[in-house]
Amino acid sequence: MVFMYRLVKAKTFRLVTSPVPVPYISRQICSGLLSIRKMNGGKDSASEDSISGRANSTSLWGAAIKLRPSPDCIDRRECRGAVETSSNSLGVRHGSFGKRRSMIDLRSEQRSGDGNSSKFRNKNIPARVKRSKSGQSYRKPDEGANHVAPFDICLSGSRDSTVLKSLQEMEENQENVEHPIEESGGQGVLRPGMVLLKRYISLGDQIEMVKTCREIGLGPGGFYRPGYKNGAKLRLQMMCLGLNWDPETRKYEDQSPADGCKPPCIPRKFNQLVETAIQDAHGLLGKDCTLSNVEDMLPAMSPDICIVNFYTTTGRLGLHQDRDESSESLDKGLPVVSFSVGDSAEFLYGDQRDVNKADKVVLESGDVLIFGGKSRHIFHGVTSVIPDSAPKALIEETRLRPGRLNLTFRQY
Ligand SMILES: O=C(O)CCC(=O)C(=O)O
Ligand SMILES: [Fe+2]
Repeated sequence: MVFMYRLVKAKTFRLVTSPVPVPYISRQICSGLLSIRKMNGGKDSASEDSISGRANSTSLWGAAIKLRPSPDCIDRRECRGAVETSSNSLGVRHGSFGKRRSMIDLRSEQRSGDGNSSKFRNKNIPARVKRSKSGQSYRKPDEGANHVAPFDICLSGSRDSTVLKSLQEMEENQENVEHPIEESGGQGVLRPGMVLLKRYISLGDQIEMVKTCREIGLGPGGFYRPGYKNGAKLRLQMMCLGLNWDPETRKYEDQSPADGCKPPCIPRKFNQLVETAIQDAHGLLGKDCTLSNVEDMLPAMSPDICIVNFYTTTGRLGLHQDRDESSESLDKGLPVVSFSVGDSAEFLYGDQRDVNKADKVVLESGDVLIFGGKSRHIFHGVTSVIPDSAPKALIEETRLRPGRLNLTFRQY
């Protein structure tokens, strides 16, 4: 209110053009980090009230309109606690998640860059999250807080469309397109309750997934580099959908520690793909005649959490257990479902936190790994990302940075 009052009282304002992307502006608006630069006798004098945005000069009322919570934030408030997101509200096109297609074209072209700054927001900012009457959370701006733009999982700049074949052509040219899952190598039941579906996600769906994660990741509650309690930073960028998981507290919350915004919702099509993958895993398990009920081995679940990690080529994740979900979920052995997109990674898993005793599997772009039931508490981690191993067509279509995108779905 005070801010709006100042807006109305001020005589002239100018919106300052900013090079940061619009989703970042939404994030800033959501975070309450608004500033209006007041014109003073033709000279700009920076003040605590300034709006910086990509918009060019506009009227006071234009500025006031910008002060409303972004549509993303409104959706987030409305879908809080639910797993249905409005992909339309995000302006995101979705393809047909759920098709089983093979994508084995390996990328040979070296991509550059190892990510932008990771000093993103977070722990320098005292948690002064407030809630408006409408229930929308926002963070009160703190003077001197070091805010940087969210991490962009894709490289900027336009791609050369003449180099690209149409997506249809690319898929037609792949080997093993539409092969049944049971025929491809390296997959199957890795141990009781742990199933690997190789190249399960179609190239088209991988592309849509990258684009969707990129778009959401640039907005409120988007990608940031989290830290542990001891101050060390994780070697990845993270964004949480549905509920936020904070590695520092090891708790789930309904707001991101990075910017105080509610976590974005999980796109419905992601959840559909998770459910289809679990059904197909049951299909594999069902081939074992000794199993009377595959759900005993691998229970079904409806995800309400998705942790999206992006590893640059130097990224990794130490051996750990996923055990911060509810005791009910853990006791039932509700599975973690993991999607890999981009560069391949070496994934370790075992019964102990000991890399020497762990088994290893390479997770490639399009692979889905499911671990539940007796494997729900396995130690697991990522030891390395294999450079230049992502499907070339995926990189050409999305300009995904060198590295790996991983989405893990859980039910709290
Ligand atoms: O990146 C992966 O494959 C694993 C990620 C993971 O274990 C986690 O987010 O808890
Ligand atoms: Fe994990």
